[in-house]
Amino acid sequence: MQEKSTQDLERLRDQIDDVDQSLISLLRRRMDLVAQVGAVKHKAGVPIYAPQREASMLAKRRNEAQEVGISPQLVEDILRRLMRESYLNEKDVGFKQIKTDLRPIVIVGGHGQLGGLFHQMLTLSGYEVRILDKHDWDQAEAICDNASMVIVSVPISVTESVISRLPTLADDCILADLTSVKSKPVAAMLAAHKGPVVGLHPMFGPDVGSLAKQLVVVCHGRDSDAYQWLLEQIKIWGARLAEADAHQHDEAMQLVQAMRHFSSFVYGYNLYKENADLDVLLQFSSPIYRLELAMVGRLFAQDAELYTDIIFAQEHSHDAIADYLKRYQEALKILQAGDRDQFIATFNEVGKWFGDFAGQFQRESRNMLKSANDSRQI
Ligand SMILES: NC(=O)c1ccc[n+]([C@@H]2O[C@H](COP(=O)([O-])OP(=O)(O)OC[C@H]3O[C@@H](n4cnc5c(N)ncnc54)[C@H](O)[C@@H]3O)[C@@H](O)[C@H]2O)c1
Ligand SMILES: O=C(O)C(=O)C[C@]1(C(=O)O)C=C[C@@H](O)C=C1
Repeated sequence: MQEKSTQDLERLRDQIDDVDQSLISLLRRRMDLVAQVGAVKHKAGVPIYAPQREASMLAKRRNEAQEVGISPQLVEDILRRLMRESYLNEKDVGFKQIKTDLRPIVIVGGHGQLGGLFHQMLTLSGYEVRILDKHDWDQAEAICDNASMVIVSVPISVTESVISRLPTLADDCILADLTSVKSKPVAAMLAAHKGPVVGLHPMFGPDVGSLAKQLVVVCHGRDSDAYQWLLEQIKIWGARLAEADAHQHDEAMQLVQAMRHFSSFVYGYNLYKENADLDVLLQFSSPIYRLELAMVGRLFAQDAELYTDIIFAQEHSHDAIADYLKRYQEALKILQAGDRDQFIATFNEVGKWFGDFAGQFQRESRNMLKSANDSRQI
């Protein structure tokens, strides 16, 4: 490069550095304001996640961006990322305690991943939490003594036996669980305890950082008035609640979880059997393939027992998976027959069935793919 061009470039880069530094100062200012919002919300018991405020703020900022020739999507992306940071920071000041006159809460399996997260959230909300983990059964009576709520968060395979092993709880004690399947645990809780019972399925892992926008499925067991405060508390943490009948939940989970994880498992198993060179695959991968590898690879970074239990716990999951295999074979047959027209006809039929969702999913995935590409190092 000519010397003049080098100097011009350096001068411009210095100015960009100045702008970026100003952005950092502005971000610091924004975060300080958000921390103050967090403190006000904590006092007032307002949920961390404010969807209406977000929608109106985003709409205004998008318009303002357009007026000065900046892509509205760019501004929306930046603001959404900043708001994600806000949820994390607002969490640190704690949460309003919805029920102030509560006796201690016991988390069975509280040293585990999800039990640990609920321990943290309940403690941040001012509750007294005790843990009953696998080596504490000789003190179970004392730990559960006077408890106002017992939350079971143990591996799926031992959940029912753990519930049946619990000491007799006070009639007004709430018995809840966080298990990924719901029919059997809810039935076991109803059989083991006379008082209020609720099944919860947090649809997220322990690494979410914040519960803002996360989903918790609620399966009512008995005496829902008694645990209404708990649902309110979860909403204060920012999560959304979806009510479902336990059987309906388990049926939906066959497709949402059991089959999803099983497919990822087979995908990874196949890569292993083919002895695929992951470095090479990554080198040649488009963002969508990288994302797919990330989704599959992340399964194998997690607990084998949890995912095995999720797949095995669904009584009818093998039927759903067998149906899937049948469809795979049907599609393979079309491919083996070289029947291009039939393949296209099936493709269009499925596309028509997806309807407007296809477009919606395309838009959503576009952003994910762009960020997958942004985080590429090479
Ligand atoms: N981890 C997730 O992503 C996730 C998401 C949604 C729901 N869940 C559900 O949460 C529950 C716990 O999962 P996790 O991932 O936290 O598991 P985990 O293995 O991290 O924790 C389980 C805890 O239970 C304890 N435990 C085991 N046997 C026990 C016994 N007999 N008595 C008392 N404690 C016992 C373990 O010592 C451990 O502390 C499961 O039912 C799972 O389906 C997990
Ligand atoms: O305005 C609020 O209520 C905030 O908590 C701040 C903020 C933000 O970062 O702008 C964060 C989270 C909310 O969902 C909406 C907005």
